[in-house]
Amino acid sequence: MSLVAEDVVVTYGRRPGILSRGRTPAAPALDGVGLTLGKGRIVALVGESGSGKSTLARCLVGMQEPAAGSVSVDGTDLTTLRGRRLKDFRRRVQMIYQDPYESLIPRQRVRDIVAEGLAIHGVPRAERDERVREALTAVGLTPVESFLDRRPFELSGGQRQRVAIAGSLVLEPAYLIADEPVSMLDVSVRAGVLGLFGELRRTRELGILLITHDLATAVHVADRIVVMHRGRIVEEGPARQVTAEPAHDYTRALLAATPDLGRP
Ligand SMILES: Nc1ncnc2c1ncn2[C@@H]1O[C@H](COP(=O)(O)OP(=O)(O)OP(=O)(O)O)[C@@H](O)[C@H]1O
Repeated sequence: MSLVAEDVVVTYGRRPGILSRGRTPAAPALDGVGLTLGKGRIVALVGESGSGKSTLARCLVGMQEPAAGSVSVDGTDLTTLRGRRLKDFRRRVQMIYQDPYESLIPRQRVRDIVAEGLAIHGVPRAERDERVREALTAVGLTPVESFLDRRPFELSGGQRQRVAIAGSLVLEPAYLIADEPVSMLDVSVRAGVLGLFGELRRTRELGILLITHDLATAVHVADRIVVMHRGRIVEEGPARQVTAEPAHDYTRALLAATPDLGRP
């Protein structure tokens, strides 16, 4: 079971038309990027703002079609998925966003937020409550009773992100694509949410892509680190190796900018 991007190219603002005439084409946001996500593994995708991380995330969940290259799940190109198979792919590959406040509907109660995907995917009403409770337990929002009827504004940032994660988990995904999931959170709760990703990888064999601009976050939980710079992968390897013996200048610069890791 794997989710694989191969030689992916994405270029923005290059559509033919009056506006683009005579302009120098923009550099590709992704320029031949390959990445493999397997079961029970956490891959951290690291790079500065604008390096192409979110664009790759959108390609991996099928929200954006590459101009060249491919993304495939278990050997099947995403662009060929239709009907039930496409719906099943959407269930199996879930995206977690940076700002849990924005991704949650403010007036909804936690029980409805977490159950929403179940309704979309046709899970019978009678099963939903039990699955919501299981998911909330899995993300550590216990006792579940005390969270079910709260609304997002009645939760802390860390709790909101856990609710968003529960809303994905309830669908029993195989992969989570988490785009800067802790960067909006208080430093004091980041480790808890990262620890949750580690636990989900162990207990549910989830394959997780953890997108972050911060190497310290990456090394905390990732098995592998992939470093992106200007739309290309400049370095990748086991997390400890990349942080202990960085091979690329850009990785060294990132390390130097990470106080906890940058010391010789
Ligand atoms: N919808 C869009 N239209 C035009 N250009 C875009 C669009 N989305 C991204 N870009 C450009 O593509 C490049 C890669 O952006 P992307 O958001 O993927 O990087 P990122 O590493 O995720 O950055 P950040 O951490 O700031 O989100 C940047 O140069 C960005 O300006």
